[in-house]
This record gives sequence, C-alpha cells and structure tokens, in this order.
Amino acid sequence: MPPPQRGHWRRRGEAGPEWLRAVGRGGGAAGSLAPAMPPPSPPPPPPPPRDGKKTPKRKGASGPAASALPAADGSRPARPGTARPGPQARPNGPPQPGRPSLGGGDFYDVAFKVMLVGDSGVGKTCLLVRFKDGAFLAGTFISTVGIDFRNKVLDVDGMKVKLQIWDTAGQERFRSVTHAYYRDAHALLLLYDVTNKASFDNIQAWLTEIQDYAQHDVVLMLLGNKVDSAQERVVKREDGEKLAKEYGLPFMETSAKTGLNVDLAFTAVAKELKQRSMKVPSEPRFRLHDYVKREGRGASCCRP
Ligand SMILES: Nc1nc2c(ncn2[C@@H]2O[C@H](COP(=O)(O)OP(=O)(O)OP(=O)(O)O)[C@@H](O)[C@H]2O)c(=O)[nH]1
Ligand SMILES: [Mg+2]
Repeated sequence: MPPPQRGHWRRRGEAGPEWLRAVGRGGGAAGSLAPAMPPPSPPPPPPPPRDGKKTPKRKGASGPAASALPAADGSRPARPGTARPGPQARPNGPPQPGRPSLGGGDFYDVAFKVMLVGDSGVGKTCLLVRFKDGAFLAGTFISTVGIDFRNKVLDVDGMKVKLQIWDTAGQERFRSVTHAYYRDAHALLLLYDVTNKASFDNIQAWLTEIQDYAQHDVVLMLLGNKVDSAQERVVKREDGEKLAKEYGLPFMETSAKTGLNVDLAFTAVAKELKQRSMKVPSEPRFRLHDYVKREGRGASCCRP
C-alpha cells in the first residue's frame, strides 16, 4: 500500500466530519493494512464476466484491457440487458429527475453510488448478494478481482432511490484500482469480520485510505460482519461500538449468512443520501446514527 497522502480537504484546513477529524488526530499511528494481506502483484486482472459474479483468484493471469472495468463515473461498456440509462446525483449535489430504463430496467427518481470496502474475506460480496438477491454465497471463498457493481432500487419514503453498489476487492494488489472509485462514491460501507481480529485492527488504516481518496463528506458506516459465527467470534460487539464511537461512525453488526441488518444498512444510507440531496426544510432531519441504533437488531435474534 502506498504511503497515505493527505486529503485535499485537510490541506484547506477544513474540519470535516467527526470521523475524519478522528483519523486526523490518530493518522500518524495508522499504518498500512495488515501484512497478512497478499503482496502487491502486477496490473490487476479484469472484472468478472457478469454482474455480481465473482471471478476465481488467478495468479499471474493477464486479462482484458482495463477499459473493460466500469468507469469511475459508474459507466461501463454497454451490454444487452444491463444498460440503465439515467442520471446519477453528483456527489452531494441536488438530485436529478430519474428516467425509466429503455432496456426495461427499474424506474427511479434519484441514484447514488455506494462502495463496499474492507479486508479480503470480510464478506463484502456476500453482503451485496444478500441485499440484492436475498441469498447467501456459501462454500468456497472466491475472492473478488478488481471491482464490480450491482444496482438495486429502493422505495425510500415514497421515492425510488437507485443504489449502484460497487463491490471492491479487499486484496492489497487491487488497491490502485479501487482508489479511482472512491471520489465518486456517495456512501461507503466499511466492513470488518468479527471472527478475524486483523480485519478489525485494519479499520483505522482503511479510514486513512478513505480520508485520502473519498469525498470529505461521504456517508460512512462501520459494519461488523459474520455475527452468525458466534463460536468463532473474536471481536466483541462492544469493541466495534467503541471504535465507531471514537470515529463518530454509525455502526451495526451484520450477517450476510442470516441477513441480519443487511437491508437495514443499505436502507439507512439510502435514507441519509436522499435526505441530504432533497434538502426539504420542512422535513425533519434524518439522523443516521439514531436510525441504525433504533432499528438495528442483535446477533442473537436471527440464528439460522
Ligand atoms: N458465517 C458467515 N460467513 C460469511 C459471511 N459473509 C461472508 N462469509 C464467508 O466469508 C468468505 C468471504 O466472503 P466474501 O463475501 O467473498 O468476502 P469479500 O470481502 O468479498 O472478499 P474479497 O472479495 O477478497 O475482498 C466466504 O467464504 C463467505 O461464505 C457471514 O455473514 N457469515
Ligand atoms: Mg468480494
């Protein structure tokens, strides 16, 4: 991982949100991500062949040109049945009227980009598949290569909100690919695995990376995944809560396996983004922290 560079917003002396100030205070201590992560390797292979499908880990394989990757503005080469013409809200800009998809896709009023980040193996792809398809990808772990995205339209208080969700590769060797996508993300879900201490210890380094590459006012939520694995748990809920509090982040524990709090995590960011973009003074302000605290369920509720 390259040495962290300072975020442009910090050079301008802006305070930024609470978690950024916290990273700033502790930034010197934030090192690179865990040495346990795979070493960097030559240019990243291509994205998976189909939306949402993971590509098996390949060593030294060369793939199609990088242009096959979805562009950082969210566009990607058109393929039958996948085109979703319609506007994307600019980062933090006003929503633009949605358009129906000519390809028979979903209608929506406003669209946002959400990015999943965190160490390899924490369950980013499984979380996305659970949210999108309501299924769990059990079995052999197939690490994501590069980046991919899937869309889902939510009904948020009567408005159709399209989330374009980018599933990033957690492996260190793809870091340079994912860096390019941060700046267009409206929201980030930062995951660790409650059964993997290193993934928790790496959260501060991820925050430093987010600080360096994402918009300074990106919506950010911390998720402790795999809470269904009670026997293997090594990161206590209180530790997650403490870390989240330290950085001023909304926090929930999730399980892609049981579905615990998965829809809630995405719905919460959709509500926050919608509210921010609408800026309707008459509407009571949506409070993301309070919402996830109130609506989040404990791990014990949903064992399979
Ligand atoms: N028990 C349990 N296992 C999970 C859960 N989420 C993911 N897994 C398992 O964890 C492994 C890794 O999941 P992925 O979703 O592929 O991890 P990832 O974060 O996308 O990893 P990279 O693509 O390498 O960044 C897989 O074997 C999954 O079956 C969960 O909530 N509970
Ligand atoms: Mg993955």
